[in-house]
Amino acid sequence: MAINEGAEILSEFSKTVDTIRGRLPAKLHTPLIGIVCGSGLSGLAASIRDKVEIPYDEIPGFGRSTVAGHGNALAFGLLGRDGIPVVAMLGRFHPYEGHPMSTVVYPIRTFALLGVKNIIITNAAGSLNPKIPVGTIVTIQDHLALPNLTGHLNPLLGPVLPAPFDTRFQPISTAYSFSLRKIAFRAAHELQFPRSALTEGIYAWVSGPTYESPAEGRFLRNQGADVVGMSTIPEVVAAKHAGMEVLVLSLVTNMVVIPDKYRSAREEVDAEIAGIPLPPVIEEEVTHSEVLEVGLAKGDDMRKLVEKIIELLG
Ligand SMILES: O=P(O)(O)O[C@H]1O[C@H](CO)[C@@H](O)[C@H]1O
Ligand code: HPA
Repeated sequence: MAINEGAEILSEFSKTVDTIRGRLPAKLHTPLIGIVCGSGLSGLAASIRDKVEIPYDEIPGFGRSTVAGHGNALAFGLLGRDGIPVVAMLGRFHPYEGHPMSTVVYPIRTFALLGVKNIIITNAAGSLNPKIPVGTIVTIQDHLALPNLTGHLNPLLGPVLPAPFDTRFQPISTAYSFSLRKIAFRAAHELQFPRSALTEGIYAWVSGPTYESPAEGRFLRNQGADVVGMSTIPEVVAAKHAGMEVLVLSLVTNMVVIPDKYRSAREEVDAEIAGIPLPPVIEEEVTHSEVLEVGLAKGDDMRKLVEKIIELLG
């Protein structure tokens, strides 16, 4: 590995930043807040004013999202009463699409170099906790990242990047900003959301693109996770490494752990032989369309929450 590889990577980013700023009026050159829209949640950017959208394929270094419910542009503009400059990713890159980790986190590093200080990362997630139903928004307080621990998908693998990026051995014990998490709950209170609409919990990151088997869901639940998804954590790690304050909001779109979900083939055959009538069993499978439908139905709550958080931050 060349000794100056990190510096070379940084010079690629300066092309990206120059291209972006070349497309924006001066008042949008330095967004203070970054937003990442999860599956079905690109409506979060709906109330951005004086909006300028830049397609990903016109930005050097950016990939292209191939997932339904993800747009392919950055939206810059002003949000909230005080007109705070923001930038939103209308869709994200997931490792399961085949993107290298450097591409997955490229927009996050670009945000940092543009001046973003606070980032609000959203996603759609499955619930592992029977007490957290579909439609709940979860403020993430910590994570369980099996792909990071096994060493294959940590976004910090590779050369050390020069400043403003942090060291190689990045602590992430404080990655989920406590003050931003408090602001999220204050915002929900001001919006008069019912108490159950926003809760807190732990996100388990899996690589996907398969959804979890029931046993995998129970495994993650037994390890203390509340929701599960296939994104977000690489972005959190890269954002923390770039010095940003991070808030993650997960929208629960489906239940993964459903108690008593297992059918026993042996018991059913025994019952049939004994002539005991059995109740009909409906076997359920989660689909991405269902995930997107919940995003559509509840996306407006998420949008209001994000806007109120930004207002309180300003
Ligand atoms: O995390 P986001 O991008 O919101 O999307 C979630 O929805 C998809 C599965 O339906 C997966 O990509 C999962 O991570
Ligand atoms: N598992 C993983 N990712 C997801 C899910 C799920 O059940 N729902 C939405 N994203």
